[in-house]
Amino acid sequence: MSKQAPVIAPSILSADFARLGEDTRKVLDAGAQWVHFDVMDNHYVPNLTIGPMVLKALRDYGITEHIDVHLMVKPVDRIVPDFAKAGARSISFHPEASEHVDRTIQLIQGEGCEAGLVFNPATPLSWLDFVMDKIDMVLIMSVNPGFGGQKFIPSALEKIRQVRERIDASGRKIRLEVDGGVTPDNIGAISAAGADTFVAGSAIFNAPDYADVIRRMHAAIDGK
Ligand SMILES: O=C(CO)[C@@H](O)[C@H](O)COP(=O)(O)O
Ligand SMILES: [Fe+2]
Repeated sequence: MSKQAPVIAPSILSADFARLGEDTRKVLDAGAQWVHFDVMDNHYVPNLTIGPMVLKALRDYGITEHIDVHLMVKPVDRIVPDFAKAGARSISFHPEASEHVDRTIQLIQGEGCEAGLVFNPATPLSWLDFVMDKIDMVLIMSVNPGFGGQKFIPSALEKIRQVRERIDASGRKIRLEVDGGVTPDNIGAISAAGADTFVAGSAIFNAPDYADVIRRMHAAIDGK
């Protein structure tokens, strides 16, 4: 199974929180496919962000596109149903933050969402060994989780290549998402390494013209 159709998922961690609905609409209208929703708990990671009520508010505002929830919380399981009910389409979690990884995957899928497993820069890919037949997405962190605006860690490229091989060998339809320090300058190399789903926060929301930066990202993904 080869790569899925490319998706750009702006991380709304870098959006204008005072006008979140409006800014989210704007970035989708500018050509983004998904919304990446970073949930931080000041426990698993040293920052505190947004929860299911904010996701529901975006749905109520009229955002109907795919909302991709990235849980940086510990414990994981008790908050999963709340995000599903609020309108999440995919929910990814860090295996170190779950007591029972297989059970958490089943919980997410049982709630009607796609399940993703997230790998910090130093987390080994062996967590994939017995769940390749179940997961819908692998998310490779190219920064340490907790903050937007950090620099891409180059060793992530080799990790992406290894995950691409494992996905292709599985024969299953599994997305390979990359998160952290993604810019129009490095997204071509990230795509060439095997990623098909690209999270970008500061590179998009700090740009004066969202459509222009998303267009340049898609061109670089296509090797132009
Ligand atoms: O999950 C995280 C950080 O923990 C990310 O989703 C960041 O929010 C991406 O922001 P940039 O690195 O693109 O600014
Ligand atoms: Fe994220």
